[in-house]
Formats: sequence, C-alpha cells, structure tokens
Amino acid sequence: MNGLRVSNLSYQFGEKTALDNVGFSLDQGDFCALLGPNGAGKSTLFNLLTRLFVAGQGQISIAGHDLQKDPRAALATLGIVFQQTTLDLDLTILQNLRYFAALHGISGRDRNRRIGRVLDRMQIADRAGEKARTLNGGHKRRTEIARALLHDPKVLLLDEPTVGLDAAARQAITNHVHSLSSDGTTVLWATHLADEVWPDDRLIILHNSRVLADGRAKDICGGDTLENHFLRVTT
Ligand SMILES: Nc1ncnc2c1ncn2[C@@H]1O[C@H](COP(=O)(O)OP(=O)(O)OP(=O)(O)O)[C@@H](O)[C@H]1O
Repeated sequence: MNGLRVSNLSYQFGEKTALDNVGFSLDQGDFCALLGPNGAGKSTLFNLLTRLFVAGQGQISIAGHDLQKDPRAALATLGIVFQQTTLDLDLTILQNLRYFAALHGISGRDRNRRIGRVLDRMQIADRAGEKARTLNGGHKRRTEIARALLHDPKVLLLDEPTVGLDAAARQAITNHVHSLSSDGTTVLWATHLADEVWPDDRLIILHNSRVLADGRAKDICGGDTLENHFLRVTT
C-alpha cells in the first residue's frame, strides 16, 4: 500500500528523549503539515524516515515497504528536501539535476523528459543554465524540490523548506508545496510557522517529542486561529 505509516516510534539521544511513541498514517496523495516548535522532534523524525538514524523502537513503512526490513525499496520511493541546501553551488540547475538523475540510474531521453517536467513544474525552466550559487534562496529551494521529484517519489518529505527565505519567496514556496500532492504523491512537510498551514490541511502538531494533535487544521483550532492555538498548546 502506498503512503506513509509510522507507529510506536521512539528515539533517545542518551538520556534525552527526542521522539516518544509517535504514530500517524498518511494515504497515497495525502498532504500533511507537521508543525512543531524548535526542539519538538521534527528533524529527528525526518532523520529516522530517511534512515540517517535507525529507530530504537517502532515501525516505518514507506509506500508499503518496511524501512527496517527492506530499506533499499523503501528509500527508492522517497524524495527529500533537507533543511540545509545540498545543491552543488558550482553547477548549474541543469547540471545539478543531471547529476542526481545519474545517481538514480536515469539517463538519455527519459532523463531529459523528467528534467523538463520538474523544471516546468517548479517554474524554473528559464533559469536552468544558471549556476546554483547565483540563485536567490527561493529559486535554490525550487531547484531542490525539482530534484527531489525527479525520480517520481511516492512519498516526499520537506524539512522546513522556507527557512531563511524572505516573505515573497516563503509564500511562493508554501504555494508550491501545497500543490505537490495533486498528482498522487504523499507529502509530509515540516514547518514551525503556523501561518504556512492552510485551514483544510491535514495537520500533525508535534510538541515535546509527542503528537499533540492529528486532524484537519481548522478542526484542531476549534474556531481560533492556528497561530493562537499553536502558541497556547506549545507554551
Ligand atoms: N545530537 C543530539 N544530541 C542530543 N540531543 C539532541 C540532538 N539532536 C537533537 N537533540 C534534542 O532532541 C530534541 C528534538 O530535536 P529536533 O532537532 O528533532 O527538533 P526539531 O523539531 O527539528 O527542532 P528545530 O525546529 O529546532 O530543528 C530536542 O530536545 C533537541 O535538543
């Protein structure tokens, strides 16, 4: 089954609990915002989902593949945009995408078709020949999202992709991110900014290593703004 399933997931840094019995389930094509203040456990969760860390306890299933039993199949279906940029700044957008395609064994006409598609999707086709170093923060982010989509992931993870962007770029990336599940991709998007979450979004609030709420944003808020609700439950 496609989608993302996490159950009974816990993780410790020595004595420090970073995740405590976290569980949730996203179906194919679901879009979900993961909202948590600094230190809530978002990065730890992403590090476990991408197998940078190995969970002490719990299960993760990505597009039907158990991450522990079949990591290769699970990770092959995953796309990820990390919080820090991982582009090669001395390469152009096109070269960065070609390099990533080669890592995935994608070549020839198929590669060119895929690159054309993701460039169009992120509206950066006209910048393809520019070096990543010369791009502004918003276009770097778009390039990273384009790269993460190149191999048609079933599940896409984005770890605070708007960090460090100005207001206009933040809004543009937030809009792009909200459109990413329209083709059936399951999207989990971590943020610590309540104003990036839309009322109809599926929302998981993570706080102090635990899931505080899981549901539709406007239902969780109960008539209040998400900003107010989030502040109230996390401070
Ligand atoms: N390497 C580490 N050693 C010890 N404790 C850690 C380490 N990394 C994270 N922590 C702690 O684990 C908890 C969860 O941290 P994590 O980085 O996952 O939170 P986060 O929600 O991603 O925060 P941020 O928004 O600041 O990135 C925090 O209390 C943090 O201090």
